[in-house]
Amino acid sequence: MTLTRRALLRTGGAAGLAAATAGAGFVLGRETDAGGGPDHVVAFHGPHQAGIATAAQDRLHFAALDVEPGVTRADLRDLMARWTAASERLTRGLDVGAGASSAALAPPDDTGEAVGLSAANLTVTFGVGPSLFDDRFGLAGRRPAALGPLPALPGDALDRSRSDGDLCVQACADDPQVAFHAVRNLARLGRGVVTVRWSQLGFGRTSSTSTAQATPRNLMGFKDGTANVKAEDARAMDEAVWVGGRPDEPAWLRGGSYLVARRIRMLIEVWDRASLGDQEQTIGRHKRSGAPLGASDEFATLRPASLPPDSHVRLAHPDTNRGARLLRRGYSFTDGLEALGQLDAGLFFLAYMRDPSAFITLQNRLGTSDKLNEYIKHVGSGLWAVLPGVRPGAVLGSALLA
Ligand SMILES: C=CC1=C(C)c2cc3[nH]c(cc4nc(cc5[nH]c(cc1n2)c(C)c5CCC(=O)O)C(CCC(=O)O)=C4C)c(C)c3C=C
Ligand SMILES: [Fe+2]
Repeated sequence: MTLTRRALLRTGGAAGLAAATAGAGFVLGRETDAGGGPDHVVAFHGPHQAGIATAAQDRLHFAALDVEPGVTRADLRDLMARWTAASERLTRGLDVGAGASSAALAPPDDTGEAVGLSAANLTVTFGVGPSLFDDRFGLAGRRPAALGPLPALPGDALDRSRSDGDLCVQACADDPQVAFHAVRNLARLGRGVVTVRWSQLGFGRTSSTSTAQATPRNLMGFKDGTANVKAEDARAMDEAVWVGGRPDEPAWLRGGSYLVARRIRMLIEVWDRASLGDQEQTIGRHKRSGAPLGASDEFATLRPASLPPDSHVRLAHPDTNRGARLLRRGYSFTDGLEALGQLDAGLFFLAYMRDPSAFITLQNRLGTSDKLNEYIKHVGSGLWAVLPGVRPGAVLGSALLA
């Protein structure tokens, strides 16, 4: 039996916990392989952080955070220790610290809205932004050459209040309240050290990261993620996603990755007036099947030269971009209506890569020539180095912050 929040409730809180764990065969949150198991727990520990190669869940809560004035590198190390311990518990379906009923005369350690919910395959993934390597923490000498602010890119219409951040945390789960709860409690643990700069909720994954997953659809109604880098392709993961041992790759980041986030608004009212033929010519794939234009199987080999020159997949294909590949892990979002009464909805594009130059190469091409630009607007942006994973007992980011 695995003790999730629900099981803990059934067994009657702390007393039940002691009784239950005393019995043979009981474990606190059985850890499973990348896809999560019957108990909906994705392993937190490992050479890479979970939430990259692990199967993409359905919901997202993403936050970018800034470090408060006066904070020291030692304070950051303490925060990472608190975040590591809390994340390890949250991903097993347990409350933070002593829980949601920890003390009658003080605010409880945990905010409580996930009590009774399963771990829901929660993953929490942490990154550090270029601004963390300024003169505040003595980290300038450790900044990887690849971790600068993203250059201005064609088509940028960026809102700076929805861009960048010293740190980021990506929480993904199959229950929106579990993802929300994770970020809320991590931000709470960081009070006095960090503040949330901006955040984004996402519903509905827009890519598959495993061959075992069906390809989902984005808000334009197209299958998205068909040609994604998948976790089963170990060679592609090593070549295109994980930071390795090249001389320009710092040791503290080995086993980590880089994350680009782009809040991309879809001009949905315009898209909805385009004919099916126009929509398919824009993407370069058929809408219903997801197959390349002219084919009927979603996974048929895509021949870029046979597609319209300004179609999205032709321009995004590795053959058009000196082999550049990304692991896409984005989510659909909606935040109601914008000032002019149009839907504020689209794709919260998240992509992991071994080198940010892969995204820069792609977006320079797409931003200049993609027919999809008639229907989208990049309004938020960020780049972070995503820390390597940790062994049990170790603290995330300790090699960087030592
Ligand atoms: C800079 C990288 C990319 C951005 C930004 C981007 C935005 C974006 N994409 C879609 C919809 C689809 N994209 C598809 C494929 C695809 N997209 C990128 C990169 C970016 N997309 C790549 C590398 C690829 C794969 C190309 C290939 O190798 O064939 C597809 C087709 C299905 C699939 O393979 O995933 C769709 C659909 C939207 C709507 C969007 C911005 C809102
Ligand atoms: Fe795309």
